[in-house]
Amino acid sequence: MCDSSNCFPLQSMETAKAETLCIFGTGDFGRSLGLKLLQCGYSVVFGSRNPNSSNLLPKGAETMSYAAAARMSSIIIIGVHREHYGFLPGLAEVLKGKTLVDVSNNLKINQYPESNAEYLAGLLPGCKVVKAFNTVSAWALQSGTLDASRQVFVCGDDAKAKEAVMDIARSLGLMPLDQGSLLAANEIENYPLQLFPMWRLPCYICAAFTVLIFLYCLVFEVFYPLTTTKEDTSYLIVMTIPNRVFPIVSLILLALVYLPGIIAAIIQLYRGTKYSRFPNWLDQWMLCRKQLGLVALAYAFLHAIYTLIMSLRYYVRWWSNNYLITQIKTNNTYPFSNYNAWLSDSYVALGILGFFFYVLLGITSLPSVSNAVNWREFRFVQSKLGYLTLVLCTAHTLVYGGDRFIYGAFYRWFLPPAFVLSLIIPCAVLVMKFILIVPCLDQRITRIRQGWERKSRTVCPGH
Ligand SMILES: Cc1cc2nc3c(=O)[nH]c(=O)nc-3n(C[C@H](O)[C@H](O)[C@H](O)COP(=O)(O)OP(=O)(O)OC[C@H]3O[C@@H](n4cnc5c(N)ncnc54)[C@H](O)[C@@H]3O)c2cc1C
Ligand SMILES: NC(=O)C1=CN([C@@H]2O[C@H](COP(=O)(O)OP(=O)(O)OC[C@H]3O[C@@H](n4cnc5c(N)ncnc54)[C@H](OP(=O)(O)O)[C@@H]3O)[C@@H](O)[C@H]2O)C=CC1
Ligand code: HEM
Ligand SMILES: [Fe+3]
Repeated sequence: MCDSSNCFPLQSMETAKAETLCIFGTGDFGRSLGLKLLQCGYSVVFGSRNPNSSNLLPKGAETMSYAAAARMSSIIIIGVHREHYGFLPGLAEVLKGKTLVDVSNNLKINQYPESNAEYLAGLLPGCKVVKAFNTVSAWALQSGTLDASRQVFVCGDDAKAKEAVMDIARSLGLMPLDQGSLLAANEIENYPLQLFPMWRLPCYICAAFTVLIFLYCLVFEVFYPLTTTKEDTSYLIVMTIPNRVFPIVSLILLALVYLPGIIAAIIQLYRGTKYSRFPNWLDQWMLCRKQLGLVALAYAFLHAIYTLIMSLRYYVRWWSNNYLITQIKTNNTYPFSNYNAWLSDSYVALGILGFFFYVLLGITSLPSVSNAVNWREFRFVQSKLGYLTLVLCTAHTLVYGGDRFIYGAFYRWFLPPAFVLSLIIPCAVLVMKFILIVPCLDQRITRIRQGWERKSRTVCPGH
């Protein structure tokens, strides 16, 4: 039973009571919305093909023919599928001048040449059509689990009609977002049909790098010893190789979050203006940086967990005990090396610091946090601290790898150790960023971003 606790009747109960809303269609959505409206203080009248047979309707709602119901309210919510709009033009007279709320969805993206709302406006030109509520599911309305779909995208050509519908959404405890004119209806109708649209590209990129790096490590850590010394190191597949793949992919993705910003700055410098669109691929890349960053953070978390439980592993314990016993047996001890102590503590410390800022980036991308800061603060964290995270994690890997990538002994079949792969893009991004923050270039970019434009080289004749 849904509770009416998350109703926010903006008007006092009396005036809301005075407001009668009409719902066409006594199906799932019509009934759920009707129930919610009643709980939030509206009076509801249903239009139905069979007014007497609809027994599932919420108590307190009246049911009558479509025409009679339409006369009862100035706002009519069309809880009918687009395919069944055919009867509506027959009600043109009684619907004239009224606000029709189109809540319909389609089964697939761009199913029709025009949006359902525009189709409805075409059927009834004398009415004011507003698109709304299509992103809210009947079940969520009934069960009160509105968290996921609290946002209601609204659009329409008549501002007053749109505002009235947004008020209804607010009093239902929903969050109306004005998307502009009825032209936006198509996008609003496509929205519920997409599955994590912004996460697809980042997940594909992450999956591709994960497979590539995994195969690389498999060749380097398992196939190479197996074919050269017949040694079976397949047990490394379970922990050691994942603890190479996760950090390496995380570092590469982190660099790919900041690379588009560099490319964008170079394009703006080259064009001498910010008033020209970035290429589409760069726009797409810039738009999914948040998701790319969060996927990278997830991998960094896995790396931190794998690393923290390293000492529990049989293989690690066997190795350290065996190393000790060998020293005793051969009666030679390896003197404490200050250099190694410095090296290993530094790279772990850099990893921990890098991870700290990484998590901070993740926290600021939570809507509740990002809504609490202004855009300068947000950009400071995301851009400045973001680069600090990249510097720390790159340094962590560089210090961990040390000078191993210089010596051939660490190469196998001419392949460098896997950590070298993770350093290519981050180092390139940091070097380019370092060049771009050189004062003469940085000032130029800042001026371009503030609207300065380099006069075009070709001057039109007569100017
Ligand atoms: C864990 C994690 C979470 C993240 N969460 C988010 C998130 O919630 N939201 C998000 O957006 N990103 C997020 N990111 C991605 C990244 O932190 C941000 O996109 C960050 O702003 C990128 O900074 P930048 O310096 O590369 O580029 P930006 O500061 O975005 O600038 C990119 C380019 O755009 C142009 N530009 C910038 N500002 C202007 C301007 N005012 N006028 C004209 N041109 C301009 C310039 O050419 C600039 O180089 C996240 C990353 C990680 C790792
Ligand atoms: N279900 C959901 O979660 C959501 C649905 N929507 C949209 O709401 C609208 C209604 O969806 P839903 O309630 O699930 O659909 P239902 O099929 O459950 O109900 C549709 C209603 O339309 C009326 N209707 C009028 N003419 C016809 C006709 N020729 N054939 C069939 N029904 C007709 C019927 O009411 P009667 O018999 O009383 O005339 C019927 O109950 C759709 O446009 C849908 O896209 C939007 C968001 C979520
Ligand atoms: C809690 C934080 C962290 C700790 C304690 C930590 C610790 C370690 C350790 C011990 C290793 C060596 C692993 C091995 O010998 O197999 C390592 C490797 C590595 N770490 Fe971290 N790290 C942390 C965070 C990070 C972060 C945030 C990144 C960047 C995304 C990162 C990237 C790497 C990379 C690329 C390697 C090399 C992997 C390889 O080639 O074996 N680490 N880290
Ligand atoms: Fe000119």
